[in-house]
Amino acid sequence: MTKGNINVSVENIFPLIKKFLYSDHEIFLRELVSNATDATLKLKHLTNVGDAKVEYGNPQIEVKIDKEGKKLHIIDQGLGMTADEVEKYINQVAFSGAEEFLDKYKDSAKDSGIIGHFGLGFYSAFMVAEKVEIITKSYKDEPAAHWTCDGSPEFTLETADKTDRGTEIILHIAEDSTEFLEETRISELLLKYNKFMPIPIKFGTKQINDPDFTPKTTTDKDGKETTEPHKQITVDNIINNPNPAWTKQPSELKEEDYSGFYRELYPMQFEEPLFNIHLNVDYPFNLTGILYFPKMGQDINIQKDRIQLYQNQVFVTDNVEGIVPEFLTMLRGVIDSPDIPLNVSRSYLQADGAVKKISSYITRKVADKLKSLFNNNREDFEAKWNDIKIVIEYGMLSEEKFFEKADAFALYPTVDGTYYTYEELYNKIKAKQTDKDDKLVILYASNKDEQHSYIEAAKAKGYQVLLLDSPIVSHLMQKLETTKDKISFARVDADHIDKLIQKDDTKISKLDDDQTKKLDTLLKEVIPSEKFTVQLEPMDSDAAPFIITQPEFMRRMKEMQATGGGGMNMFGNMPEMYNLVVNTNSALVGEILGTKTKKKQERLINQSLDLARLSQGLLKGEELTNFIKRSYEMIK
Ligand SMILES: Nc1ncnc2c1ncn2[C@@H]1O[C@H](COP(=O)(O)OP(=O)(O)OP(=O)(O)O)[C@@H](O)[C@H]1O
Repeated sequence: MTKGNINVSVENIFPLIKKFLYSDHEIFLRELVSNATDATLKLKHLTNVGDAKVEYGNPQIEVKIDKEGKKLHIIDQGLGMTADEVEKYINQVAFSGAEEFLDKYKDSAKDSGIIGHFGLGFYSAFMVAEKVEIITKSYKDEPAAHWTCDGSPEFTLETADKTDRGTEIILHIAEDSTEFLEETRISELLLKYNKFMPIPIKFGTKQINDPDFTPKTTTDKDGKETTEPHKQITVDNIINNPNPAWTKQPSELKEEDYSGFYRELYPMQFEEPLFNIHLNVDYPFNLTGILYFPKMGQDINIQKDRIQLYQNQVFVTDNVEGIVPEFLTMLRGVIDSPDIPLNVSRSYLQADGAVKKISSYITRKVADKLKSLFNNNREDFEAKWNDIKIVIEYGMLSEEKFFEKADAFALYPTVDGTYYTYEELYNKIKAKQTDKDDKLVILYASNKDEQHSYIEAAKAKGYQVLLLDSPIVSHLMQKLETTKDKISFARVDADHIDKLIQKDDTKISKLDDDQTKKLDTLLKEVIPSEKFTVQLEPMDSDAAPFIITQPEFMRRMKEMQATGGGGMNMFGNMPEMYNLVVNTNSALVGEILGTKTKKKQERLINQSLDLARLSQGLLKGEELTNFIKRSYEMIK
């Protein structure tokens, strides 16, 4: 037996590391199962190239709890280690690695939350164990070795009588870590970190119906049929899928494989994804993965099931911020890359060249996929538009490259359900909706019901009205106005229709100057100036007599501020401002002027104002009650 001191400069770094890694104790299992996987894959490689003259077979990794003995075993059938290798890899490599890690991350690691992403390897076993044993037999013709260490730098190394190839790690679980002797806890961890690792992992056994057994059905003398119970057999409980969909070639997979994998990733998610994007690149970096577009609707805050990041099929994190462009963090799925540095802080990650390339590759792939979906099945793409538009609009706002590409597939639906690309829209409305200053005015509504009368007024002029209702669309309009030439967006209720798209032909008012003045004074007496700015306009005689509008600029700034727009805080606190447009050519306005008694005039004005408010959805509560009462009085 050999006794010795592990060569570390710090007298006892175990308690230290325990303290630093407090919140991430659970990663020890991922690390040990990863080592077992590596050892198995290394053996596979050696047998493949003919360097190991042994049978590779169908190796498994087993995780076993010995509750009574307070031990946790991780057993593999990999390449194993000779005593010399234990000396070298465990005493020197593993420990110096741990020491280096500590040195580097002592101060920053705890705050930046990166520890979970960075393995400490074998050493992490001491976060939960007071004593660790390794019993290992190399594939080489040498005796097995038994290494023991109790968490101090001292260890013992002796020969063991293990005859089958591979390594068994035995953790003597510490008093404060007995949670790791619970089956449910271990099972939870295996599913979290090792669900897609490439070597089958056995954790206990389970009962299943024997596939070779066909239950017999017998009929008794009364003709009653009875079927014997299915025969049960005990099989290994394999907790992982060693060949997840993303590791396969897209050509090997069918649509149902993709949706099956989605289910595997998110067992609690019952809604089907809208479509998927298979990522597969090996130059200039390695990256595989499958991204799914979930049904998004209007909700930009759903973040339960997130994209999972793997490194060679080992789960690392579901916080992919910095690796995936922000607008795509709303998607689901997996990304697997050995090239993403995990042992660095997030801010560093964003500046890293490889990561930047990965991020722009993903953006490009997503844009290409969207374009091909649009080209191949436009009808289907239109049907899904409402559920994906937030991601696309967000992408257009945040990634310049995506903005350029999105021109080919971003859609602008009308209130009647026709979907245009920008170019199609432009060609469709150019002739009619260009104003006297040669500016193209794109009209839109944000709510078909609330803005119904305004939409109708615009349609009556032969204009197209878009339905733009996503929460960030105001930002997008702002961006489009600055990138496209001579265009502006205006919501249908931002002014009366002749003002929204001003043409050269000036309308003649039916009222002369005197009458106009009289009307103005009269209206200002009755209409509260703090709520409405009165605006007299000669319009079509059959257009509404009173119309309430809300100027585009102010409203849009407020909306942008509400959905997060830097530097526009001043608009958020502004009171709502409305204009009251009075159509001087309408018959009703003529009647108001011609009415003899002041009282009746006021009644007509108030009633008309309330009707205008009603059509903007502004008449509520007591005012609405009074309006209804008054209206009944009138028709009595
Ligand atoms: N189950 C095992 N079978 C064979 N060798 C092992 C096993 N576990 C660990 N080793 C050896 O010990 C070495 C050190 O392991 P450790 O986990 O500390 O570091 P690592 O796996 O090299 O790197 P990482 O920090 O990424 O885990 C490994 O490189 C390997 O050679």
